[in-house]
Amino acid sequence: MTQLMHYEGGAEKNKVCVAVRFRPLSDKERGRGDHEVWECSGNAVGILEDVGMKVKFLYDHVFQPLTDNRTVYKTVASPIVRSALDGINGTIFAYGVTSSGKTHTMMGTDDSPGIVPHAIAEVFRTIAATPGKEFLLRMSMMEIYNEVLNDLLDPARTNLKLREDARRGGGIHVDGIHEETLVSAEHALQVIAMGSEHRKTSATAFNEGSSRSHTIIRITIEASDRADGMSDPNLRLGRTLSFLNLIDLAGSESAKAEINKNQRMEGSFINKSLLTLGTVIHKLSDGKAVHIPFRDSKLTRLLQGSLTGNGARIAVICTITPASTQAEETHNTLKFASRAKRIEVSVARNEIMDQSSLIARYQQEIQLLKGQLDMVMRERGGLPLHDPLHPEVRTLRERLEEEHMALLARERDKMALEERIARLAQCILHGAAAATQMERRLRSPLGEQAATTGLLAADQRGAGAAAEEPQAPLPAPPPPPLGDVAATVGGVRSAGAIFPGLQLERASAARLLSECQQVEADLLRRQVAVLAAELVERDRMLHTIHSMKGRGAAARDDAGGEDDVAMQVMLADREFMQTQLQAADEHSGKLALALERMRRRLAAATGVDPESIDYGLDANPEEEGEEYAELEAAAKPLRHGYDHVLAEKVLRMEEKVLLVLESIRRKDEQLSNQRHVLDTLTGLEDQVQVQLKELDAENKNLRQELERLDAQNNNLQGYNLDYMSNEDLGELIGSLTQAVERVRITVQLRRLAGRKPGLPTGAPSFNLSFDGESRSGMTREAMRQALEELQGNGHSRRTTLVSDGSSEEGSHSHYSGGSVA
Ligand SMILES: Nc1ncnc2c1ncn2[C@@H]1O[C@H](COP(=O)(O)OP(=O)(O)OP(=O)(O)O)[C@@H](O)[C@H]1O
Repeated sequence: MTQLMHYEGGAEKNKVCVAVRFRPLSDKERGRGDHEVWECSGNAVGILEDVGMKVKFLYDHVFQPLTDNRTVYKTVASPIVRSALDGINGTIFAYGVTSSGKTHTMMGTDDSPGIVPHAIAEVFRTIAATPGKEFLLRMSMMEIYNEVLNDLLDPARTNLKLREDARRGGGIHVDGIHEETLVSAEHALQVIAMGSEHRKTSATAFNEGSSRSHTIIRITIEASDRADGMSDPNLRLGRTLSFLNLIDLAGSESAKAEINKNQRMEGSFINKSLLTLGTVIHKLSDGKAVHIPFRDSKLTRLLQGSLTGNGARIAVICTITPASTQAEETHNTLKFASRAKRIEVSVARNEIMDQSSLIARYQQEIQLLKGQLDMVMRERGGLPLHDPLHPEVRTLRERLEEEHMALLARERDKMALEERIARLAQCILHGAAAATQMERRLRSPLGEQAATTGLLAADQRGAGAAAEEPQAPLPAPPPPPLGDVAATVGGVRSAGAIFPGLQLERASAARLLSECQQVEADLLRRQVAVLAAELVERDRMLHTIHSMKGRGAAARDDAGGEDDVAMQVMLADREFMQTQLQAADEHSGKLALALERMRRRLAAATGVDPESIDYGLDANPEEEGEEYAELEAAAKPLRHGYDHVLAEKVLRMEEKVLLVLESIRRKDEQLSNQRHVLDTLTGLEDQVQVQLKELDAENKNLRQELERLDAQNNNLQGYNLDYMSNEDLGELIGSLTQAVERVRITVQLRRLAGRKPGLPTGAPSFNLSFDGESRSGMTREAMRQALEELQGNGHSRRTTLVSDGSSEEGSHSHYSGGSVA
């Protein structure tokens, strides 16, 4: 086998560094009555008298229970880590019974990191502080459990074999183990945390989370002086390769302490490694042994390179519990530590003289690739690719520029197309918005007015035409102002001018114009349809108003309010329709312009005088007869058809507006008639009031007359008619008859006055005057009969006429006495 690697440097002998670390007595130990049996004094450890083992051990370092991990690292581990970075193999392991603090020492906690985290931090710190060197770090993590070696970074890799490899510094390497190339301290800690998850642990009699395996973290360090700017791969550089082994051993207690059979077996295997380690260390410490049984256990085999051969620096930290019950185990540990302390190992830098290191291989590969690259460049024109003068670069750059220009041109085309699409889309959206606004404009005023004036409600209440046409309540969105509608119409009108013909090809312009006009025509058709529907609606409303007018004077006031609203609606509609008409006029003008433009184009295309092209607009259908009908039929599908349709619709609208105005005028007339009747009635009422006043005055006179008559009646009391002369009697009867007649009239007038408000009520006054027979024109006999008649109704006193002056109608006169002779 060709020896590719050589080691140089002084092979100075160095003893194993042995430290003893006591941990504090745990609460559990105190609880079961344990007490401390060991005492420390400087670097010496002795047992207290009461246990009966008066021994004393001396070590390199003895750490008291309260010593922290950082101090332990600085004192014991740091020198070995620094040596490893300098190319000297290093091994640090913790040895001790279970629960004595091995894992605490090696790994530590978050608050108190152990040797492993401190070592990693120092490695990366040192690398950062050594700019003149290049480092390559790789890490592997394994466990030896029941004498089986498993990869902790890749649990699938189990029962790995150990092989001797002289090219490697330690000579022994684990076949097939995964090595993680480290890039940072954090990365290294993450890798360790991952590996720790795969460790074998189980409860022992002393420690619930006891490690049942030996855990080995191996960091392979390759270091090289920087080769920047150096092209000669054979130039000798300072290169080193070293291993740093950080080992957390399983508990070293004897098998009898195990809690079950399986664990006894475990213990025996674990102890096999430990026992072999003890034997190896014992033989090494002896210095005379010919055969060292490294091969007897996996652990010793793995550490063989570190313990012998080309040398290593070794530190053993023996962790110890001071508990009295563990005194025997502690004693064993201390004895082991003492033996280890006697071992001397050679210490040398593993300098690599050949190209076997990874760094060298990488550097060589880089140089090779650079050379290939340069060769390729030379073949292509002798200039390196990054040279701007390189012809290929120049050609490529020119092509790139050409493509860039083409791309820009395509971009411009694309933008033009997008603009065109956007305009079309705008046109369509604008049209849709216009249609929506129109519809809203036409719907909402009706709905709102109906809600405001109660017109719909009145229709539903009333009989007749309105009831025959039920009105569904319309949704009432806020009505847009008329200005909005006008703006919409304006927008629709301007849609025809959005494609200037100069910018586009003729054919394309004509097509676009046609598309645009088509869109515009559709919109106008929709508008016209909506307007027609609106007019129908207005008609129906007017009809409703008419029917309401006939409902009589009682509803006159309410109807007057509705009429006002309807009038306002109609005026607003008229204004709106006039706007529409104006818009249609403007559009007609635009169409005429378009027609003229077409005529000129046609003339230009056919080479004739434009004036000679006659559209026959003034043609008389009657004169042209069948030809006109044919032309009309042929032209119909060609034209968009919305202009004349619109004109017709507008004319019809105008007619309807006139009709509405006429109906308003008629309604005004009817209203003035009604006002005239009302005025007449008001005059009649005044006359009645005057008459009533007159009657009142007459009433007053009558009352006075009655009083006078009463007095006369009183005078007549006691008179004997038989002794009166005929002449006097006749005169008396005449007077009485006249008085009765007047009373009758008065009573009738009073009845009449009772029906008329404002007339005084109460007893009528009789104002009878006795004008005698000559005034009444009655004969004596007629007077007698009249008197008898008056004396009727059971009042039959003959000669004496008595009036009690009662105010009650019909009972104010009573006649007593004998009959009239
Ligand atoms: N120096 C110390 N200071 C404080 N606590 C310690 C110290 N050493 C160990 N301990 C505590 O003692 C307990 C056992 O320690 P640890 O697990 O490190 O023991 P071990 O030797 O690794 O045991 P095993 O080998 O069985 O896993 C832990 O709770 C640990 O925190």
